[in-house]
Amino acid sequence: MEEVISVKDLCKLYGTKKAVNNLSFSVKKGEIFGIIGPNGAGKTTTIEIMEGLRKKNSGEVSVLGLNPEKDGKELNSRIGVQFQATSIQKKMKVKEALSLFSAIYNKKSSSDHMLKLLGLEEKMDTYFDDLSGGQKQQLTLALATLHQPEIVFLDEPSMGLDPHARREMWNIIRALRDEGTTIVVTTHYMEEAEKLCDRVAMIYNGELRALDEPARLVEDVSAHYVSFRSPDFPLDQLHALPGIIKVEQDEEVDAYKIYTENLQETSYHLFKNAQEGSYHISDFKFERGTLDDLFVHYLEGGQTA
Ligand SMILES: Nc1ncnc2c1ncn2[C@@H]1O[C@H](COP(=O)(O)OP(=O)(O)OP(=O)(O)O)[C@@H](O)[C@H]1O
Repeated sequence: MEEVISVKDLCKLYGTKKAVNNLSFSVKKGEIFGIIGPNGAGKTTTIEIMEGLRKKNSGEVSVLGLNPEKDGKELNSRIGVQFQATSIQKKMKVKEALSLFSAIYNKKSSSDHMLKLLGLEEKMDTYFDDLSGGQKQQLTLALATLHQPEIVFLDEPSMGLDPHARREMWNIIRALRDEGTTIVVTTHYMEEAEKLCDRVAMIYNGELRALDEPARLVEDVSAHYVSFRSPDFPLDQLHALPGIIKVEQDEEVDAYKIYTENLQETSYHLFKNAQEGSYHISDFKFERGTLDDLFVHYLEGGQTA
């Protein structure tokens, strides 16, 4: 698939602090590419360098074949950047914001389709301040995409939204992707990365820790486990089960999570031991790992991609 963004050995220093450290990745045309990581990982710095809003110290960044530091004018007409809702005046009506941004982009508004998609048509005369949190985010997304950009950059697009509004936002972003737009999105919600993104780059301390499709990342660390409750299963026997990687215990509720290389074999021996020792097991479940588990795994392990 065609590559629309290439980042190679990117470094950014603030004073002596390395906010981005030798970061390399590429983004393919038409994908939703997530940049994930905890607070302070370097997500915003990275996205702002790609947008041409911040200067790098070293490395190479190419966006649509352009250099964001030198080709800002052409780049701005081909990319969309979602501004923070706080940058819009409270007493500006939806239609005024739309016509202002249309004028900035020098395009007769091609917004009808987008407004329909966003359900903002009935809100044209509403003041920005009177929109709900979800509608405000939707409007900033509409403003970022008025000029039908080839790539849209979204920095924490569902920050502060309730689960319903967040899902609506995901649907809109997916619809944009399905129309051929490439989306680069930062998030620290692992669920968002897992459900929304086609591929994710996980960064920590400015360094790349993992890069792949979310499902493959989760597969790779074999972050699979079984959970159950037992008031009397001996802990030393749990640790001795074949294939066991890690045992987590919540003593207050007699709950266990056991991580294993082989779910089936470990579970077989768990039940066999329970039968032989007359131990009691309830609420047994096979669980699939999530990006949250992966996150902890990488941060604890400190592996690099
Ligand atoms: N203008 C600045 N001057 C000095 N340090 C900065 C500046 N901007 C960011 N930093 C620092 O650089 C590091 C990376 O910040 P950045 O905002 O890129 O991270 P982030 O992953 O987007 O974090 P968050 O999720 O909290 O927004 C942090 O340690 C931050 O404190």
